[in-house]
Amino acid sequence: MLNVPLLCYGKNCDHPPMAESAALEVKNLGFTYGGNTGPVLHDVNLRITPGEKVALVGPNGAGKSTMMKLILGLEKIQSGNITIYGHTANTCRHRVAMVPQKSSVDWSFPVSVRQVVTMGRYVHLGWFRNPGKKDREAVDSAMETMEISHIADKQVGELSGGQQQRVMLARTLAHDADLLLLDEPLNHVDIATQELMFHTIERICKMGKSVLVSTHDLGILTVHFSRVLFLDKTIIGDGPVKEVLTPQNIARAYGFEFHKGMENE
Ligand SMILES: Nc1ncnc2c1ncn2[C@@H]1O[C@H](COP(=O)(O)OP(=O)(O)OP(=O)(O)O)[C@@H](O)[C@H]1O
Repeated sequence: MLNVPLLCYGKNCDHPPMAESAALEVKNLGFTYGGNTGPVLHDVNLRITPGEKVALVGPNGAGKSTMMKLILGLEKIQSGNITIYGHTANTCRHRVAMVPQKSSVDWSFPVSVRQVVTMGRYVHLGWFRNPGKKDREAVDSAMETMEISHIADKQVGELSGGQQQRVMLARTLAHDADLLLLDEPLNHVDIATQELMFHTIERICKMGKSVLVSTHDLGILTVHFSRVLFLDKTIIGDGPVKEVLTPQNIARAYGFEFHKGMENE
């Protein structure tokens, strides 16, 4: 049975999840940027079930962010297809929220923490309706979860890197999406923020939601993930950490020999 509550997405709520469907299914996905010399992604196939927490690893330029942008509709699908809870992605993207790479956000934009977190509610509201009581409660609850209520009125540009990441995760919590895409959320964040993020991810997966986390930190994988997707333009490994991070896969993707000490991690 599908363990995902039917959320109200305003006018978008006419696509409830299909029974027994994957949270995310990517089939034969390919993508090339205009003017680029070759495909950034080719023949990408993967399936994530409701409640799964999956790590996405791969070297710089492997296509991790591009794949997330395609899932979210920030880039147009050129070949293959993506379904979300059994529906073609463009009819069901209201179920997906993303924490983008920190470097891709304009932190100088004059906006407060509360305003950013409230943006997570716009999928339920549309852009022209003011947030109501339920929305304000969702925003307060998301800020409480990420322990940022005390800085709600601060401008986001004044925050530390870890606080900024907490704000972005709070925004996705306020959205109450069913599939969360986190693009390198752990970069430049303190240990306390990392722990809070993992604790929160764990909690939302137990609620039946699914989370895909891209990371370069291979050390955290054995501790926090039972499944890893290894992407290098196409999926070169999918499964438990030990089966995927093999010396062969690492040499193939990163172009260096496997360090002896890593075998026991
Ligand atoms: N807007 C764009 N226009 C043209 N090429 C792009 C664009 N965005 C990314 N690329 C290229 O596409 C390839 C994949 O980039 P992408 O950011 O998806 O990789 P990534 O795996 O997320 O890398 P990283 O780990 O460094 O963030 C790279 O060669 C990159 O230079």
